[in-house]
Amino acid sequence: MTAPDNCFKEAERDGVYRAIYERRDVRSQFLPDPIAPDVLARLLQAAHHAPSVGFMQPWDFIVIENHEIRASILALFEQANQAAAEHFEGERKDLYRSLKLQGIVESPLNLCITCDRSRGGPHVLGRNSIVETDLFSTCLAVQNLWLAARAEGVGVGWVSILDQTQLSEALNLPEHVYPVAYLCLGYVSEFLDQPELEAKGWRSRLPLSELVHGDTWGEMLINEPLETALNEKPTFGKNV
Ligand SMILES: Cc1cc2c(cc1C)N(C[C@H](O)[C@H](O)[C@H](O)COP(=O)(O)O)c1[nH]c(=O)[nH]c(=O)c1N2
Repeated sequence: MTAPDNCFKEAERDGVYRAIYERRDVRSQFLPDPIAPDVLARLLQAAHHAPSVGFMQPWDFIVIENHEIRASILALFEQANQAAAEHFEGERKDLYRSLKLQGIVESPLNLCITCDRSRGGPHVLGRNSIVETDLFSTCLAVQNLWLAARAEGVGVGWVSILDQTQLSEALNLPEHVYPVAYLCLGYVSEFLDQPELEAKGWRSRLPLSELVHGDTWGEMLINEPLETALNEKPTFGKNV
């Protein structure tokens, strides 16, 4: 089948897939160089153009440059991370402890993307049955920013090893505002070829063909051409 007229040109398509495959969660490779305001504005615009339930646009963006606030968030991380390590034992615990899981003070900028759960009033189109759709929408804003950042050569790291109540207090969030993503942003020495957790032996990418089901959960896919295609490596980016 030929591609429709409204599809992207090949180089443009490659660019989209390249951003997807070469986006990385960054924590160890941050450089201190500041992100220029026009670049940061483009990233925030990309986030603001994410889809959202009922066009709710529930996000706000807290740009955190203040060193004292960042030091206090790092202290929250250290506390939560120590507790998290206790869930593992033996070699797994040692490996967990050796992982670097944040770049809060090394990165030049932190950004908290929040979800205002009251935005748009009590009846947001599309949100009456599944109330979490506001949170899902905010996650899409995060991903838009993450992909745009990769295209700009800016690394992003998501830090979720934080107590949500303490984080909300540290950032002065009102009751109805949920801190969805605490992110570290900055230029990087390199983007790794594969997820850092994979490189460090924590966990590998699962085979996609095992995750695609036919008709209902757990059923084999009976579409053989699709199954064959799923087993092929992606043909854009670094294929990892
Ligand atoms: C919701 C959520 C929360 C977190 C993450 C991601 C997401 C989506 N990730 C990053 C995560 O470890 C990473 O995405 C995977 O390991 C895959 O690697 P790449 O993102 O492909 O490089 C992450 N990484 C980290 O070092 N500390 C963290 O607290 C978190 N938290």
